[in-house]
Amino acid sequence: MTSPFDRIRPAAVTPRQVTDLALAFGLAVPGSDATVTCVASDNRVVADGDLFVALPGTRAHGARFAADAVARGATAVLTDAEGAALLAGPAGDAGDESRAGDESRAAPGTGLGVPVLVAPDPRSILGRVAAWVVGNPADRLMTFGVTGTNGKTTTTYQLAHLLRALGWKGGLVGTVETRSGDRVLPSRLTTPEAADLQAVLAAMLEDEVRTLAMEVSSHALAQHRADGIVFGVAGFTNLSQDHLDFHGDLESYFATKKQLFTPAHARRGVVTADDPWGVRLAQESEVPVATLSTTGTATTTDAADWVVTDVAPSGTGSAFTVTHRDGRTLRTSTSLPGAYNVANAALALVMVLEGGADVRDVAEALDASGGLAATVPGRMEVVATSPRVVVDFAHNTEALALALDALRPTTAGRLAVVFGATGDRDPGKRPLMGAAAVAGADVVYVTDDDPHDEDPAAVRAAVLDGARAELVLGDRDVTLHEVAPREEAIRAAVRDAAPADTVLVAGRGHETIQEIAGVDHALDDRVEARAALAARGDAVMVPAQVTGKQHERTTA
Ligand SMILES: CC(=O)N[C@H]1[C@@H](OP(=O)(O)OP(=O)(O)OC[C@H]2O[C@@H](n3ccc(=O)[nH]c3=O)[C@H](O)[C@@H]2O)O[C@H](CO)[C@@H](O)[C@@H]1O[C@H](C)C(=O)N[C@@H](C)C(=O)N[C@H](CCC(=O)O)C(=O)O
Ligand SMILES: Nc1ncnc2c1ncn2[C@@H]1O[C@H](COP(=O)(O)OP(=O)(O)OP(=O)(O)O)[C@@H](O)[C@H]1O
Repeated sequence: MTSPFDRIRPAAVTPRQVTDLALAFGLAVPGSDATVTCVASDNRVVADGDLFVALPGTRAHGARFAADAVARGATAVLTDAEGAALLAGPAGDAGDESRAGDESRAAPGTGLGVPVLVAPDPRSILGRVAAWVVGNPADRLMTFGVTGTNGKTTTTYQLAHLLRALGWKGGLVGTVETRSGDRVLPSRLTTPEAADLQAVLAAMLEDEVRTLAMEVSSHALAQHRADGIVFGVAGFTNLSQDHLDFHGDLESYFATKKQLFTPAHARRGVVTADDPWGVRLAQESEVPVATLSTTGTATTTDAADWVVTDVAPSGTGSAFTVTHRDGRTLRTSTSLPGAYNVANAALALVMVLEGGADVRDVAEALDASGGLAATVPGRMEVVATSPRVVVDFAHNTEALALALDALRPTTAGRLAVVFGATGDRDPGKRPLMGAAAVAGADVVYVTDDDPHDEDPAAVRAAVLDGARAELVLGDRDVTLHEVAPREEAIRAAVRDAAPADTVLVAGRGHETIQEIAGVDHALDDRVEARAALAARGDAVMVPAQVTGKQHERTTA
């Protein structure tokens, strides 16, 4: 059983002098012979020899936890003026602003018993500091970073699959899990905090990992979490409205994503130019980029460096051809359904080719490994083939519509969907999701997602409003059910499905915790679906994937 504060860290790192660290980053030298071997920005993960970086936050200042960090073995602290003032106050937490004073000087004696470095904005140097302490591990890895609104996780798994097929031991960092060779840890964030990230990269070198496939979220770019890595190849999937609570507007969201395509973050890039944001990113990128067109849109296809053509059904997914304007070409397939999964697979493929891999080697590796055949936890994850039951992370209107579209061509019988909307977030999307479900499925089960602090019945009612409106407008024969709790809805959908039907359980993907009124409940759609399938007695199931986040079924 893992705890949220477990982390993958290097076993042996050469100690670095705190004095050298101060000199390297232009900070006041503390007059101490202390050394550090790794960095932590949360006291709960501190181990012996760590530099504890005390950051200001929205809920607390990290300096409040410095004493505990030292008790756990931290040998130095880096903080800002506010943190230094907190440390200099009575009992180490007085917060006397007047003592923060000159930011370029080391903090006065704090009673912590370890040197305290002070920087004006420690978050902005944390990535580079953490990298420096553990020996800049990213410089010794072949690194691929993926950003975009949708498709980061899937593309990253396809990258990892292809790199492994090429014979390179790989590491992976993203929403679902972090992998260093055989070590796997469930993720809390899509892109970890800089200190945790650099610790993982250093561990990867110890595990003889050669390549890194990593998701880079917009939050991470805004908060400098990926500083200290210059990706060999950065990739862009797409951009649509999301996270505006954090970024303010779409333009700022785009500007943040664009930072990945600057020399501080990447040497070169591959940009999927299927949407106008991709076209613009290719024009405004500060590093050389190759463009990729996957949808055959005339405006982008003519101008793109790489083009996807000849998409055809293949098994559960699609076969497709990728061709460069210089004539290099390769035909392969992805086992994941839907046009957007061709885009994700093609991006992964082109990133590896732009990273310098030979097209013949890649073709050979793909032939030997069944194409871009990564299975991605909770992304179009097939739990059973008869009836077909698929668990997907689609949790907004666009993704839900695309997921249903993707499954329709390979569904011989009826297509059912089980989904809900999240409480406390974006109420505007609830009726839209209801309408998208009725427009795309034949049987719709409206249920709960994460209600958070809202009344789940009220959230379902808003979804049902949109679903009923679409029922009236549309001319298809759709059956609409409201079933709660979610486990019961999954049970009903699986029980009522005919062998040729498909049941899409959408919205929670790999997640294993459902939050209701501040209480976490164990809930894994895959585990619930398996139990319901077993109860039927006639289902053809697919063996469970082992992922770090799965748990035993605890609900009735
Ligand atoms: C907006 C945002 O990103 N906030 C992150 C930020 O929180 P914060 O500034 O409020 O920090 P805080 O809780 O006040 O704590 C301040 C400092 O004290 C430390 N601390 C705090 C408590 C304690 O007991 N001990 C301790 O040392 C914290 O580690 C932190 O360094 O720093 C925290 C510590 O690392 C993060 O957990 C937190 O992520 C929150 C939970 C979050 O939900 N982030 C999401 C929005 C996010 O980053 N998402 C993207 C993916 C988006 C996508 O879907 O594409 C991601 O990369 O995951
Ligand atoms: N290229 C794409 N375009 C549009 N939708 C996509 C694309 N790839 C995946 N999706 C949809 O988005 C959902 C999330 O996919 P994935 O986890 O790969 O993206 P992500 O960028 O990592 O998202 P998140 O940050 O929310 O984890 C999938 O379950 C699927 O429904």
